[in-house]
Amino acid sequence: MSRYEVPLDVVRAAPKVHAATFASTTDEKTSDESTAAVAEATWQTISSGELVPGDIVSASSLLGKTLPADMALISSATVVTNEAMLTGESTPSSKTAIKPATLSQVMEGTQNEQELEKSMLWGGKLLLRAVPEDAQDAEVRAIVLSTGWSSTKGSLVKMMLFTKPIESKFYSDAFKFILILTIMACIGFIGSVINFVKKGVSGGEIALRLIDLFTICIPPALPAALSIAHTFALNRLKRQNIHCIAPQRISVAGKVFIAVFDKTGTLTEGGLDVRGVRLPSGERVNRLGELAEKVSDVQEDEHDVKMVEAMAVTHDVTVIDGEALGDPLETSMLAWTGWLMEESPRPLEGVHVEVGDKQPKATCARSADGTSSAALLREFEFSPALRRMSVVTQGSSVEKARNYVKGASEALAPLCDPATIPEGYHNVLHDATVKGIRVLAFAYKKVSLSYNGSQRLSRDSVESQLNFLHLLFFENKLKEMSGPAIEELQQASIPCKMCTGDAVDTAIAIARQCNLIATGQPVFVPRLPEANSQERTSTAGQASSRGGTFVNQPTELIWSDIDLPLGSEAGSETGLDPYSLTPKDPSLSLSQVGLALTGDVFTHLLTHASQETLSRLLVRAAVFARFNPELKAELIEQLQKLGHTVAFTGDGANDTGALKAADVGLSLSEAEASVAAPFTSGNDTIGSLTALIKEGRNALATQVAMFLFMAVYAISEYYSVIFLHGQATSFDNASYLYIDIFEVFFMLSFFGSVTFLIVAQTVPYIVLHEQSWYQAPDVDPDDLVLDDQDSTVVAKTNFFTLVWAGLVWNIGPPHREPVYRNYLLVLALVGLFTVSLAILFSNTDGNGMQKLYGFFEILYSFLGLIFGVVLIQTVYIFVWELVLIEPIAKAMDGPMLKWRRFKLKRRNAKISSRNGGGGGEETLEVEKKYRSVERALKLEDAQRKKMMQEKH
Ligand SMILES: Nc1ncnc2c1ncn2[C@@H]1O[C@H](COP(=O)(O)OP(=O)(O)OP(=O)(O)O)[C@@H](O)[C@H]1O
Repeated sequence: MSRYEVPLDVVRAAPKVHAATFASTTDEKTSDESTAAVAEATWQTISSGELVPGDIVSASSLLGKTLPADMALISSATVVTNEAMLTGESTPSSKTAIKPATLSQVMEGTQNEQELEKSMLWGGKLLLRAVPEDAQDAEVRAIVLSTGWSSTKGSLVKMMLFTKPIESKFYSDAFKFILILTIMACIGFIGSVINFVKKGVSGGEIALRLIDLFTICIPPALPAALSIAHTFALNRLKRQNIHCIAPQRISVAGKVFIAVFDKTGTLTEGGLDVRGVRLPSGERVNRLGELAEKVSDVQEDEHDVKMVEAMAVTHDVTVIDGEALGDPLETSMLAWTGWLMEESPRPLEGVHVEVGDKQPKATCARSADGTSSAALLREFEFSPALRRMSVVTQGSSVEKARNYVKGASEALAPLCDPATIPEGYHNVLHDATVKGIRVLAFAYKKVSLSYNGSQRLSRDSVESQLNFLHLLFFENKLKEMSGPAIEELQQASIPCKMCTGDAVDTAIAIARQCNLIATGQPVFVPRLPEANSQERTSTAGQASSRGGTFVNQPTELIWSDIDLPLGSEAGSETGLDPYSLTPKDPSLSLSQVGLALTGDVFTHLLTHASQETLSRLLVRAAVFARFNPELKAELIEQLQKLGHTVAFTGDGANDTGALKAADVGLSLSEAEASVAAPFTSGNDTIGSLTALIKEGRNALATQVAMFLFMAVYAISEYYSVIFLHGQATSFDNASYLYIDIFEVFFMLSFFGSVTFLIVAQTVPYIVLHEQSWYQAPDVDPDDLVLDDQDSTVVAKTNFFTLVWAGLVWNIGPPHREPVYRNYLLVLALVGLFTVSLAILFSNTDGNGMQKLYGFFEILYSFLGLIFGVVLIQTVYIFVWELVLIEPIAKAMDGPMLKWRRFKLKRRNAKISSRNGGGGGEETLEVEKKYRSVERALKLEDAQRKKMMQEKH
C-alpha cells in the first residue's frame, strides 16, 4: 500500500498508554485520571512514519518542525502554529486543549469543526511554540488523529497528484474531434482493406498497415502535447513566485471573466497603523472627544486607563523571542498601548487573581512602567461571523475582573447599554469610514468571579449588557500595485469586484482609491426595510440611521447615495428604482452609478428576490461589504451560476471558502502551497492575478495550437497514407520516423490548418498521375514499403507542409510571445526548412538521402512544382489567419448567439415537459435573465470604455 510519509523523529508515549481510553471519557474526573496516566507514561523516540491515530506524542519534541500528522492538543499549554498552508494566513494561531467530550465526538465522527479547530495541530503546519501551562508538566501532549494520506498535508499532496477533473469546453471539443478522427480511420480502414485485397496484399502486411492508420488518426502524443503548455506555464509562474497545486486550472485562469478581491491584506496592506482613539470626552457619555493620536495624549483617569487596558488585553498576540506575532491589526494595537505581553511567574506576581484549584493561564499584559497589569483568564476568539472577540481579565488597577469586547462598530453597538453610546456616534463613524479608515469599537463590563468561574462563562454572557468604551481608528493603506493591476484587468475587459468583511463605507472608499469605482461616480447602497432587519446577518445601526421610508415588502430595497450626509436623504426622491435599478434622478443614467451590496441585503435577496433582480445586482455591483466567510463563498457560486469563470484573490482564514469555490483561487500567502487554493502567490500583491491570467491565456492558446498542430499532423499523414494505400504502397519507415519524431516532438507548439493542407497534399499527387513519365508502383504483396514515385512525391510534400504550418500558427500575440522571440523555435524551423529543402532537391538516384528514405528520382521541374504549392499554401494560411478569420468570426457571432438561445429554449422546453409542463414561464425567466445580464454587461463595457477614453 502506498503511503504518504514525512520522515521525522517523534517522541511517543509507550503504546500501552494508547489514548483511546482518554478519548472515550467525558466526565472531568475520569479524564483527569487518564491525563495522569498519560503523564506518567514512558516516552520513546520513533519515526513519524510509524505514527498511527490514537498515539500520544510530545508536541514539545516537534518544536520548530513541521508537524507530521494531524493532532489534537490534550494538555493545557500555550501552543502556537503557523497556518499559512491551511488558510493562506501566515499569522500564528494559538491553540487550547481539546475537551474529552470533543475528542470522543471526533472518534464518532460527530465533532463540531469550529470547536475542534481551536485544539488542532494540523499536519504540515510549523510548530512555533509549545509551553506547558502547568510548570510541573515536562511535555506538551497531543493525540494523533490522522496520518499519511488522511492528514491535512496528505490531502494537499493528494490534491496535487489527483486534481479534480475540470469541465472544459476545450477538452470536450477535443474528444469530439478525436471521435471524428476515429470515424475517418474506420472509413480509411475499410477502403484500404478492399484495395489491398483486390491487389492481393498478404494478411500480415494488411494488419501492419492498418495499425499504422489508426495510430496516425489518433495521435498517441496528443495528451503529452496538451500537458506541455501547463508544464511551461508552471515553470514560468514559479519564477514569478506563484505556485500551483492543480496545473489543469492554469488554462481555466485564461478564461477568467470576473475577478473578485478580498480587501484587507489583499487590496490594502495587511499591516494597519493605529491613527488614534476617540473616547467619550469631558462630561463623559454625551460626546466623543477629539482624536488622541498617542497613548500619552490620553488622560489618566479611570475611564481612559480602562481604554488602554482594553487594547492591551483584547487580542490574540503571542510573543515569541521578543517578537509579537499575530493579526497585524492586533500587533499594531498592542504596540500603540506600549504594554508588554509576558509569561506570568507563578503565583502571578502583583496581579490580583482569585486562584481556585487550578492555575490561571500563564499570560499577562503589563504596562511599560510596570504600574498596571492584567491577567488573561479567558478568551473568546475573533469570529468573522460575529465580527468581535472578547476576553475576561483581572487587573491590578481594580480588584474586580472585567470583560472586554472588541469588534466591528455596528456589531458592538447593539450589545451596549444605549445610554453609554455617545451622541453623534454614527456621524463620527460615517465620517471616518467614508475616508477609508477602519474602525473598531470597544466595550466592557465589570464582573466578579474566580478563575474557575471565568472558565464556565458562556460567550453570550460575556458579550452582553456592555458599556461602550471607545473607538479605535486604523489607517488602511492601499497597496501600491492594486490600482495598476485593476486597471490592467479592466483594460482586458475583466470586471473587478471587492468582497470584504469590512464596513460598506470603508470598502467603497478603498474601491474608489483603486479605481474599482470611478472617482466622482455616485454609489448607491440598498438596505432592507426595518421589517426585514431581523434577517440581517449584521445589525446595521449605521444603515438604519440613514432615514428613508421603511416598507414591509420583502424585496423592496431602499437605496441610499453613500455620499449624502447621514439623515439628509429624502428617501423616495433619491436612489434607484427597486425594479429597473435606474436612478430616480433623471440626470443620471444606470451606467453612471456604482452599486454596493451588504451581506444582509445579499442574504435577503438570495431567498426573496427573483433570479433576474439578483443577477442584475451581482453583475452591476462592484463592492460587496460585511460579507462573512460563508457569504463570500456564496457570492462566488452565484456569479458562477450566471455562467462566468470567476477568480477570487484573498489572504486570510475568512477567504478559505471563496478561494475553494472559485474557478481560480489565488491565495496571497507565505506558504509555498496552501490547501485553501489551487494557486498561492508569495508576492503579496494582486499583480499576481494578472500574471496568472496572462499565463493562463498563453497556456490555453498554446494548447489550442498544439491540438490543431496534432490534428493537422494526423490529417496530413492520413491523406498521404490513404493516397499511397490506393496504389498499394506506403511510406518508407524512415519517412514515418521523420514525421513522428522531428515534426511532432520538436514542433509541438505549432499550429496547423486542415483545409489548405488537404489541397496542398492533393495537388502534387494528382499532377504526378497526369505526367507522361509516371510509373505506377509494382505491388509486392508482402512489403508495401517500395521505392516508387507516389511515396516520394507524397512524403516530400508532407515534410514541407508541417514546417510552414508551424511557422504561420506560431506568430504569437495576443497571448503568446512573438515568434521571433522564441529562439529555439526559430532555430528548429530554420533547421527543419533546410532539411526539408535538402530532402526535396536531393534527387540523384543512389545518393545517401535518396537511399535512406527510399526515394525515386523525379524531374526537377516537378520538385519545383511541389515547392510552389507549399509556398502558395503558406500564403493562403497567412491570409486566412491574419486577415480573414476575424471578420468571418464576427459575422458568425449573431447566428451563433441565436443558435445558443435556440438550444437553451429547447433544453428548457425538454426539462419542463419532463417535469410536467409549466416550462414556458421558466424558459422566459431564463431568457430574461440572459438578456438582462447581457445588457448589463454591455452597458458596463461601454461605460468602462468611455471612462478609459476620457482618461486618455
Ligand atoms: N481581531 C479582531 N477583533 C475584533 N474585531 C475584528 C478583528 N478583526 C476584524 N474585526 C472586525 O470584524 C470585521 C470583519 O472582519 P473580517 O476579518 O471578516 O474582514 P476584514 O478583515 O474587515 O476584511 P477582509 O474580508 O477584506 O479581509 C472587521 O471589519 C472588523 O470590524
